[in-house]
Amino acid sequence: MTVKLQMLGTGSAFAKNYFNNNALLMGSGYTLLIDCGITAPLAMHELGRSFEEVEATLITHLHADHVGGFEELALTLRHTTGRKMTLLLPEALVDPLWEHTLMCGLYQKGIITSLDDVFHVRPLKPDTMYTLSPEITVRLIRTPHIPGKDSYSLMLNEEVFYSADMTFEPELLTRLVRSGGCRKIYHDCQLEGAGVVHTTLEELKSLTEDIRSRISLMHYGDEKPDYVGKTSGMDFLEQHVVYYL
Ligand SMILES: Nc1ccn([C@@H]2O[C@@H]3COP(=O)(O)O[C@H]3[C@H]2O)c(=O)n1
Ligand SMILES: [Zn+2]
Ligand SMILES: [Zn+2]
Repeated sequence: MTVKLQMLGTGSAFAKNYFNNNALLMGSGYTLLIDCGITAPLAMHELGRSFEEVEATLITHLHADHVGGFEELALTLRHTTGRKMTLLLPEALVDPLWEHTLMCGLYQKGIITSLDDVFHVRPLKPDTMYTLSPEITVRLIRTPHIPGKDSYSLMLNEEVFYSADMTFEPELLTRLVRSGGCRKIYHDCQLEGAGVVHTTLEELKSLTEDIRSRISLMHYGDEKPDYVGKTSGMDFLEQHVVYYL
């Protein structure tokens, strides 16, 4: 079976017409949820999907549009089947996820006192390939987003680059394509204004055609319809559509 990608959402953090930029990666008998933002529970509901169908979740970084749905995910599973979700995350984010993001909402004295009480935690090292299922491998690549904030893009099956939120890294993208065997790039994209913490459309348009032709844009704002046909050949990833990886 070919691996498929379905975006729960393709929106930027504050988009209102699109759900948060989270994805389902589906192989035979294995579904991975990539990031679980504030809107992920509602997006799953609208797709008629349940977190019960997800084997594992993977976190790129600790912003609410990427991790804000984990409290609901954990408590929903706890109060239904009692199953602990497998949580794959960069090792550097394990303590901050609990201490800065989830402890406040999940803590129950003597019952839930650590991440391990609600998840099967599997810390991942960057630059290391992990086999998640017979059809899916993942490798974390640390990429810049906000100073002092760890953020990790993904190399899927060693041929598809899935960006976390990141600032422009033309050398990385060029290297991945020309010598890293990368045939597809899913990239976050800020359509308007200065990039600062994201890569802008103008920056991506400055890449050479051999790189641009592999790029699909995601994590965009509500102004996206105004930019269709104005992206120098890069297409927009659409939420809820199923793509072959
Ligand atoms: N220094 C910062 C930090 C954050 N932000 C905005 O907050 C959002 C958090 O989620 P995101 O998807 O990383 O996008 C960030 C910026 O919109 C920003 O614009 N500048
Ligand atoms: Zn984001
Ligand atoms: Zn972010």
